[in-house]
Amino acid sequence: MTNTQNTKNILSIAGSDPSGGAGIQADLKSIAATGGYGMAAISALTAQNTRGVRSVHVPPAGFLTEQLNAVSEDIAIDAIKIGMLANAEVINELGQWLAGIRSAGTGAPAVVLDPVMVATSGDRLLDAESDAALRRLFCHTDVITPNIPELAVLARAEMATDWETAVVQARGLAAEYGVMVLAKGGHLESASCRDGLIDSDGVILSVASPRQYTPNTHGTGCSLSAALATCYARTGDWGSALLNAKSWLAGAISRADELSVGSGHGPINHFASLWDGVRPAHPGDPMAQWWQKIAAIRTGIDELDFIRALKDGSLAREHFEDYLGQDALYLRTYSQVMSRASALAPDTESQRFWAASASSCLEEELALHRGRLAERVPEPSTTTTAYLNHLKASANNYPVLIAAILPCFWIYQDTGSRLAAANRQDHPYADWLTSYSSVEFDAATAAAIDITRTVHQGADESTRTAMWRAFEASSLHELAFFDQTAAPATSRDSSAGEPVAAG
Ligand SMILES: Nc1ncnc2c1ncn2[C@@H]1O[C@H](COP(=O)(O)OP(=O)(O)OP(=O)(O)O)[C@@H](O)[C@H]1O
Ligand SMILES: Cc1ncc(COP(=O)(O)O)c(N)n1
Repeated sequence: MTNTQNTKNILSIAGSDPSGGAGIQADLKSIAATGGYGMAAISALTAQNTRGVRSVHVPPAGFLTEQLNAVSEDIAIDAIKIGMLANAEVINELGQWLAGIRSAGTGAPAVVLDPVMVATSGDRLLDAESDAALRRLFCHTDVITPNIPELAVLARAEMATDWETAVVQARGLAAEYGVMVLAKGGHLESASCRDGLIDSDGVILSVASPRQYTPNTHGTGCSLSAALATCYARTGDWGSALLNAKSWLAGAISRADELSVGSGHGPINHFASLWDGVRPAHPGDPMAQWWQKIAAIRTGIDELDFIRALKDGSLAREHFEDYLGQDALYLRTYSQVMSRASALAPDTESQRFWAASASSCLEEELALHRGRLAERVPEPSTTTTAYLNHLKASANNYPVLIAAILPCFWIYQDTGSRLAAANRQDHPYADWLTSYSSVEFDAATAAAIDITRTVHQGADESTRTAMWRAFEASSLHELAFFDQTAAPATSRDSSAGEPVAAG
């Protein structure tokens, strides 16, 4: 059966975690969060919570096949994610079903296998005698996603303590079984968490995100593999799928502590970015109200030809460079007004935040622009000048100044998260899209909102009104700024962007 629609149907074959953080529950959330329609066939039931697994019940293996047949005889499956399998009988039953469905050739679903052996809590989820059966399943899969301990078991080696060793083990495994291996660095002791897609020739693509220091990482492996299957079904490219899945996962882990689920290893925040758009952080939160009041401006930005063309990669290179030139000019003054905010800030924390933001704005952003623009910085347009004049006019009043500064953070972060979701390995502006969707930028935006909220709370009514006006005016300037570059669709210049996070 073939799916002729644009929406993709993703089947999770995994165990149930009633606390909702791992297993099919995590898979369904991850599939939905990354844009797929989720289905689930349950291989085992666990009684577990964030503190550990109490017991496991495995229904008769034949009943898994009944579930799988019921789904596949009615619904076109675009990709499959496999998680906990409990024992060899279940694995063998699944192997037979997979062999049948994969023999269909064209239109056969892609398969991502997360070889779940031991839970974060240390409890076994696959019995010790099932090793050989699990290995026999590899020939029915496209990608396997072992963590560092699982990789060592499968590679029959000592546990890797560095990334290079993990790559060697993954490469050996890929050669032995003719599959791609997604090696995951979550269990290494490095400051960043690197994951790499590896085949028998070596690393196809690797991507890193900053390590989050949180106990709430229950189900990260389940979530990543389900997101990878979904993103592959949507893009048809494993490299793009990894970039998109990892970018989404990094955001979900960075926002895990906003949930309050259990006292052990809590879940990640699968829908954090969706919830930002649909509900205020606190009912009556003035920042959420401001955000709501500029909804039409935000929609206007999303619908601009420039944004659409930037998103799908059809933006002409000269128009992209026009935009970068104006942006470089803008950022130079934007950095100055943030330094001014630092000078006016009433407390050390805010002073530090604005100074650090001014500095990284100058260093990182201008370096990116100058590298691409090769020092060709143009004259400011009237649109850019108008925006900068508005910022400078606010520079004597701290509350009004930070309200004027905020939209550049917030709108860029929000727009950037959607642009990043459309990113793919061969996107001509891939590195640009990636740079505006980082965990660090998300955190800086959240901090800028928090500072502005606190100042707003302590302000009198007329200052609050002036703050809102400054925020709204900057939001309109943002719209005009994005709209100033003409953006008719052209042929794609795929040499324009460097690959993201390769190697
Ligand atoms: N503390 C962290 N901060 C950021 N990313 C992390 C962190 N821990 C894990 N990751 C990421 O989460 C994904 C899962 O990695 P990990 O190596 O932990 O797999 P796992 O052990 O199978 O996961 P699980 O915790 O579900 O068992 C990878 O993309 C990894 O880079
Ligand atoms: C049903 C089920 N599947 C997978 C895991 C692994 O997830 P984690 O390693 O995060 O505990 C789990 N705990 N439960």
